[in-house]
Amino acid sequence: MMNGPAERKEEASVVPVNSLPFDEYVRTANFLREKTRHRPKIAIIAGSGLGGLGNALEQTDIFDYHDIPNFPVSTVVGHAGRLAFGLLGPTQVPVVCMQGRFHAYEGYPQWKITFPVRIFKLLGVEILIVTNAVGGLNPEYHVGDIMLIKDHINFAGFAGVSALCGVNDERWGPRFPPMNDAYDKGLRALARQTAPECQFQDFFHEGTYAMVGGPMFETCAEARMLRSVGGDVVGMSTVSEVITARHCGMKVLGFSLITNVVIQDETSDDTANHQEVLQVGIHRAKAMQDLVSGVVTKLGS
Ligand SMILES: O=P(O)(O)O[C@@H]1C[C@H](O)[C@@H](CO)O1
Ligand SMILES: Nc1nc2[nH]cnc2c(=O)[nH]1
Repeated sequence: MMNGPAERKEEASVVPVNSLPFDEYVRTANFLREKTRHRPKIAIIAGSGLGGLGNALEQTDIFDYHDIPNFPVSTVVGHAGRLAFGLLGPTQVPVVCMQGRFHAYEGYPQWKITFPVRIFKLLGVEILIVTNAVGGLNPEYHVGDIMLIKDHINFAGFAGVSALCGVNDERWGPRFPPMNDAYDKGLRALARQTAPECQFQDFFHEGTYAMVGGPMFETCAEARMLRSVGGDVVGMSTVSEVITARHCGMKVLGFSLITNVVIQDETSDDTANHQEVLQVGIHRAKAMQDLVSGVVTKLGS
């Protein structure tokens, strides 16, 4: 029998692992709305070494994550831990930019990692642009290249780790959201159009982001496996943010900066390291900034 008293009791005893109460999200959003003059429809999450995007904004209102109620704080080098509201590009489009994101390997539960995305939703954001640093798996990708994210493989999700686990609050979105259209076709077309305008055609790709938990980089066998199942790049973030954004009806665009080539051969003497990731980020920060700014300008006009 469906929904008898025993089943209902079990349902009611499920502990939601995906939330603070809705009202706490509202409290955080109200705090920010009262303190910034900007009303952005576009949010940007800047990945490792890519937070410079936030510094390119004008007329900024900046919040340290420590000072925002309920916000997690950044613990990773290369993630400044600031939320910047301001105007981007020649046409001064209002945006909000996270200079630093949260990762599962920092010890944060999924709902905390994705907390800011729901705050953006409450603030009226309609488009989320995610950027990240990744290791290249596709042999045609080189250090410094940029990949437009076409799709992702959510290895954590396969293991039942998702920001959407727990009781579903329909005010955010449906219990079973589709993900076949996670990365918006129209926005990707706009990005493909923008890349050559920024003279990026020679180091611009479109491919699939494989998400693993980190913080350790891949073994050679893991790297070969990720490549063989269709991963073009591998990273430790982003996917939960994208799923949360899609769940609550935002469109998503994503860019990956290839900061290292993932070693797939045990005879290699090279190793991956975070310093290299940050260095390439600094080197290519301007390119990523121009690309994001170019897309945002088109969206704002
Ligand atoms: O926040 P992102 O995904 O850009 O950071 C990447 C993945 C790890 O956090 C770190 C490894 O160097 O860079
Ligand atoms: N998992 C993973 N994440 C990265 N972020 C930047 N480089 C890498 C990498 O090689 N592997």
